[in-house]
Amino acid sequence: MSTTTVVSAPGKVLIAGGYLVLDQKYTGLVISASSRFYAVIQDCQQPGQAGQIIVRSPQFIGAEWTYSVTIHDDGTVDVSQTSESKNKFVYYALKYTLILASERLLSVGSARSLRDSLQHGLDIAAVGDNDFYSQQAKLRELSLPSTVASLASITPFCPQDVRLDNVNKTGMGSSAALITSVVSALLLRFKVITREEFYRPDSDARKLAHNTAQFVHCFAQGKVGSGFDVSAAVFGSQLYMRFNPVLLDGLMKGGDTASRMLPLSPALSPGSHWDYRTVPIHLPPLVRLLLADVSAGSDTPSLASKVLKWRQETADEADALWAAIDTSNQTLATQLRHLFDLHERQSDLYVSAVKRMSLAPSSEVRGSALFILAELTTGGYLCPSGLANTRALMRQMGKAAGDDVHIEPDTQTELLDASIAQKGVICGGVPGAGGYDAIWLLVFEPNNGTSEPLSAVEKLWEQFPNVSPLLATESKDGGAKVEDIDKVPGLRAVVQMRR
Ligand SMILES: Nc1ncnc2c1ncn2[C@@H]1O[C@H](COP(=O)(O)OP(=O)(O)O)[C@@H](O)[C@H]1O
Ligand SMILES: C[C@@](O)(CCOP(=O)(O)OP(=O)(O)O)CC(=O)O
Repeated sequence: MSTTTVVSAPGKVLIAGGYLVLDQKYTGLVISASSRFYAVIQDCQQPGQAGQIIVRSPQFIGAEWTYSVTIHDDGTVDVSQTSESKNKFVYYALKYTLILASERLLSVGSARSLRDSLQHGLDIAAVGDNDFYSQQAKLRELSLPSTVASLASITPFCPQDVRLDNVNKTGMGSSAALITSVVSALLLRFKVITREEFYRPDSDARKLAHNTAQFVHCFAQGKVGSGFDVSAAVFGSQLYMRFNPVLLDGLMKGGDTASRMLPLSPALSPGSHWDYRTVPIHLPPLVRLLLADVSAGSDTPSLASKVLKWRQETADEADALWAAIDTSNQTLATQLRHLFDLHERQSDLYVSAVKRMSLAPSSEVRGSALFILAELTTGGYLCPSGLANTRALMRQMGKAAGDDVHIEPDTQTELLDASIAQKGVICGGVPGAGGYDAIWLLVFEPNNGTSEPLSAVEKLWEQFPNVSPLLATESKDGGAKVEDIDKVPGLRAVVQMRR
């Protein structure tokens, strides 16, 4: 029986540093979510499939794409899409990982191994945890209340009765997690990297997967973004400083024609030209990340180009505002670290303080309890009021950038203020670029999933139409990882599903 290669990669929430993270001077604070994307690679079951790759997303209607791979004697590789239906993200992930693999394997004298890996053809299933797509319609269909418990009870990798193009995404970064899982699984399958190397967070193998996924993601999107989503999918929660976008110029410029494309290996191999920085970070113990899917039904237009235009036109004003936002963002990161350290040093004290705080009315949380906790740490206290400050500054930036730049729209302000006023809620905001699609909160969770703050927030959100929690918490397992298909509930079943 042939082996199955499975790699998962987490979704993300940028809780601080939206827009600023596009500039190498600033960092973004990104939390990886427990919700993951899975790439499952097996040999094709039918005979006569040599050189064929089929990619399927069984959660969706009509989501199947086929490719034909030709490996020439000189090691060059052609990948052509043979299905009528196209998926750029999948196509470029396959194509550029195959080209890179061929270059790498050729250079170490094992050119045959790529052909060998494709001798039966490959079947790749790409599936995302339910959180990547809004489950509000599903919950209504099952007459279930909008709670974390309901979400935990529905079928994993729940089939969606729509085509992929029409699905309601939740903003967790499906394309970055998809590309990261597919690229990493292929590199492992083709033996360009080993499981042991990939396991290590700082290995060249993991960095190669990261660099390749960054390039593929940029190429598929047709632009070089900050890359925080791919970095979080590969390395887990972190403070992220972007790479210099110039380093991808050569590869981006060539367009999708093999003859104009530079060799990939020198550009994508780890080295000092990849000047991104990642500093791992974790939410403190007993602090839960809680996300809302705000399915307002409107597409959030891209705000980034407007914000960047404003920044260019009003350099001094913008610089001052960005510096203030950054100070506030760094303070949040420092506070999280202090609380983490406090737990390490004085865990009994920490646990009892969190218990008290999770029951305290929020004004008290803001006014005293957190203060006491933070007094015990060295860096003073700023978490909730600091975040309120960040929110105000981000709103100010939106207003300055234009009447239609709704980074924290009024409806979201109302939802956030009401949420943060609940017992035990520490702070919150609109993730990433802002807009109408989601909010994040940090709440105390003294008893692992059964805490009062969570149910209070769930009750509150019931009063807001189209607002429901997501299941995700922070990823306990860091970034991308190799999985056993039978240890992930529902994974084998969804992979075997044909629709
Ligand atoms: N399950 C899936 N299977 C295959 N491709 C997917 C899947 N989910 C998402 N994608 C790809 O990712 C694209 C969505 O990317 P994007 O609009 O950047 O959203 P996001 O913010 O979730 O990353 C889709 O158009 C599709 O090409
Ligand atoms: C503006 C940004 O800094 C943040 C965008 O964050 P989102 O979380 O909204 O990202 P998408 O998944 O691409 O929609 C752009 C960037 O960093 O690339």
